[in-house]
This record gives sequence, C-alpha cells and structure tokens, in this order.
Amino acid sequence: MQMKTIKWEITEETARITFTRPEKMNVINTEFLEELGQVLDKIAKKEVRVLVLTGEGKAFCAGADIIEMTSRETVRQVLYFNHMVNTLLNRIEDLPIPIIAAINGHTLGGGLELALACDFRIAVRGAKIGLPEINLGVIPAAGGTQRLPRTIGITKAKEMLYMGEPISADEAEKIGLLNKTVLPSSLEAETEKLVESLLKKPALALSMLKEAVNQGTQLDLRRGIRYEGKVFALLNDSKEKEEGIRAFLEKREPVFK
Ligand SMILES: C/C=C/C(=O)SCCNC(=O)CCNC(=O)[C@H](O)C(C)(C)COP(=O)(O)OP(=O)(O)OC[C@H]1O[C@@H](n2cnc3c(N)ncnc32)[C@H](O)[C@@H]1OP(=O)(O)O
Repeated sequence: MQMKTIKWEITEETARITFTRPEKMNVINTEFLEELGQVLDKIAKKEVRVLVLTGEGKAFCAGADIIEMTSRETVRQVLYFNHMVNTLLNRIEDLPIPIIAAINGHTLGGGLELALACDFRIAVRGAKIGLPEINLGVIPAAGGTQRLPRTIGITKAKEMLYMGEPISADEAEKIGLLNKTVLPSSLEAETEKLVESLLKKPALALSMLKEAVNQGTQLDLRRGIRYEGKVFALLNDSKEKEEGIRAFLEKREPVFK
C-alpha cells in the first residue's frame, strides 16, 4: 500500500515498510512519523513475526527534515516533536518482534537513531552512517546519545557524537554498529535470508528474548538477571519449549509453528 511518505506490505508472517521519498533522502518529518505510526498500528493487530524497514534511493534516512526543523520556533513545539519521534522509536524498540533495518544508503541523524531502535542493521557498502547534529549546533534528540553508547560503547560513541563525522558502513560494522555490510545488489537477498532464519525461530521465545535484552539495558545487573529469570519461567510450559526439547531428544530439527 502506498502512502505519502512510505509504502508498506503485510504478508502472513512478515511486514515490510519502505520509505519512498528518495529525492528528499527519506527525511523524517511529521507526516512520515504519522504514517509510520499508522502502519505500526496495523502490524500490531496481525500475527506478524518479522518487520523490515528500508528506503528507496541513496539514503535509508538522512535524519530529521532540517527545513521543517527551522519551522519549530518555540521550545514547546520542539518538545512536542521530540515526544512524537521518541514515542514512535520507542514503539519500534518495544514491538515484540525482530525488526531489521535494511540500510539501502546514507543513514544520518534521526535516520541512524531510527536504525538504532531496530534489532538488526544490514547496510550497503558506501552508505554514510553518523550523527552530524553537533555540526548543526544541536545534539541528537531521538535517542542517539543514549542508544549509540549502549550499542557500541562510550569511546566510539563520543567520537561519533562529538565529531559529527559520518563513518563508512565497513567501519560501522567493525565497531559493532552494524550486523553486516553487503553490496547494494545483495541487500534484498541478505535481508530475506535473515528474515527466513528468524521465521524458523520460536516466535514467543524471540519476543521474550527481545524483552529481556531491552529491559536489561535499563536495569542494573542483579535486577536484569531477576527479570531474565522471570521471563524464562514464563516460557516453561510453552508449546515451543515442548517442541524444542522433543526435537532434541528425537535428534531432529525443531519445527516451531
Ligand atoms: C533529532 C534529529 C535531528 C536530525 O536528524 S538533524 C539532521 C541530520 N542529518 C543531516 O545532517 C544529513 C543532511 N544531509 C546530507 O548530509 C546529505 O543530503 C546526504 C549525505 C544525505 C546526501 O548528500 P547528496 O547526495 O549530496 O544529496 P543532497 O543534495 O545533499 O540532498 C538531496 C536533497 O535532499 C535534501 N536533504 C538531505 N538531507 C536533508 C535533511 N536532513 N533535511 C532536509 N532536506 C534534506 C537536500 O536539501 C537536497 O534537497 P534539494 O534537492 O531540494 O536541494
């Protein structure tokens, strides 16, 4: 289905959202956020098990629309927009399914913050990856100062944030910001391969795993381990555990429905 800033497709088990303003580097504006939120509502109502986010053109997403940014004159207008962006990115981070950012090109500012809210990041070689906000006299405001250090460590995060210099996809993979870099011609196939692998995993256990890891980044070690234990216990009488154990004993691959 084509909307003004994105198009989306939901099949039996997967959903795919494509940002469709390549001429504007798929920048984040109010309309984009509203449409993304509408599609997340649709996905939440289905038994979708994997979501792929990708873009058309040379950029996955070049960040917040700088032109629209200049129209936000009062602190309140900025606070409202930040609330809108972060509500959406937190929804993505909390969606109880694996989300893949299939990074088709430059991923800067809010675009990288969007990708950081996803579970996997596969990028094409040649993509510029960074948080250049400091060079605009501002700082990231969609989680970049929080998720980036938690993802790659404070040392490289401060370097990326303070210098505002984009890095290459290869460098981003090296520092653990990306799962993989691929040739542009392979992005689709590599993404589908990851989707297929994830669809073979137990959906409930994957959701619980995401929940435990995400909550763990916000808890101290002991509370995180306690949280993990409770999530583990919830799976104890699941059909997925039954199948997993039975498949092991019968020396065969498990089939998680
Ligand atoms: C809380 C969050 C804050 C933020 O995210 S702040 C924004 C952070 N993002 C950036 O600073 C990235 C800015 N954009 C760029 O650096 C470059 O673009 C690219 C590297 C992405 C691509 O460069 P190239 O291939 O030379 O294309 P081009 O001529 O710069 O851009 C094509 C058209 O796209 C518009 N555009 C690009 N990025 C943005 C943006 N972030 N906000 C608004 N417009 C943008 C340009 O202006 C231009 O438009 P026209 O063709 O009309 O001249």
